[in-house]
Amino acid sequence: MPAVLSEPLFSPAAGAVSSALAVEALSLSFGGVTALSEVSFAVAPGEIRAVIGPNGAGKSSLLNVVSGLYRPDRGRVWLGGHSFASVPTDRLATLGVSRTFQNLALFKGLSVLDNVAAGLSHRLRAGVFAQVIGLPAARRERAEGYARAEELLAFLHLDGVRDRPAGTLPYGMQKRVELARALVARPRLLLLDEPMAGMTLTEKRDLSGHIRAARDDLGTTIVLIEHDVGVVMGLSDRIAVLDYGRLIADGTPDEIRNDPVVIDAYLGVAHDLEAGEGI
Ligand SMILES: Nc1ncnc2c1ncn2[C@@H]1O[C@H](COP(=O)(O)OP(=O)(O)OP(=O)(O)O)[C@@H](O)[C@H]1O
Repeated sequence: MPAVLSEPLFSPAAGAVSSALAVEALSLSFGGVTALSEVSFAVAPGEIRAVIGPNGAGKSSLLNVVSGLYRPDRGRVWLGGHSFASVPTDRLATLGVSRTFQNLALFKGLSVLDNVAAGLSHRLRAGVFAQVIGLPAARRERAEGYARAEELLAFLHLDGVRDRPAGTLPYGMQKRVELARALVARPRLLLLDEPMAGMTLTEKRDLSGHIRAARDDLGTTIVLIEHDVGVVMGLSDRIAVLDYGRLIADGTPDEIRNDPVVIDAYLGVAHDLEAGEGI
């Protein structure tokens, strides 16, 4: 079981304790390949933070370390004031963290409502047996869960399709159902792995609006990996840029857009980006 330190044994990255998320000197390699090298940055509560970088830069590795799927070789992850050498995946929900994956992971044959309610399954206090035989406490818990799922459906304008099998919806809407499922437990921190991949421009605009609403109306801090720089520039408060596993920049969209190191490593010539604020 990884140690949870309530008081730091060393000087943490600036603001780590009060951050929604901070990573401190994270390093990770696979054999001879360096995926992350001394990566440190902090995400303030209520921020929308993008992590960008070329293919193989270490974005997924970072998300996997933060959500406990990978254990870093060195460094620490700070979540809600607790610091971890290795994040305990089984406690993510308790720590107020939720994540989505790049590939759709819905129960395609189940209704949209059931899919969203499934985002609360870890919270059921009554055991599976009590759920199955329908004891009163289990029934009440289930009803509360479904009421919350309905609220989320209304919030994300999915109430019109609540009874449809999730697999029959257009792709963009399925991604919105995933967002609803990730939000139903009201996480403090939501990690999104390439949420817009494979979407049309209209679908990207829609999902950007819903992500922004989650931050504005539910107060969720959001960290997303995204390849579409236009989406990132329009949606994020701050952007962290990785290249070959190193953090090469961390700033506002304007700062990133004009950073010569970022332009060199990732963005290409500066004027390519000038239209990149649309979404
Ligand atoms: N499980 C793994 N086993 C071996 N090497 C890995 C593993 N995961 C990542 N890597 C390597 O670590 C480096 C960083 O990969 P990572 O997937 O984190 O980058 P990325 O920025 O997410 O790339 P992409 O944009 O293509 O998804 C790459 O060289 C990759 O090949």
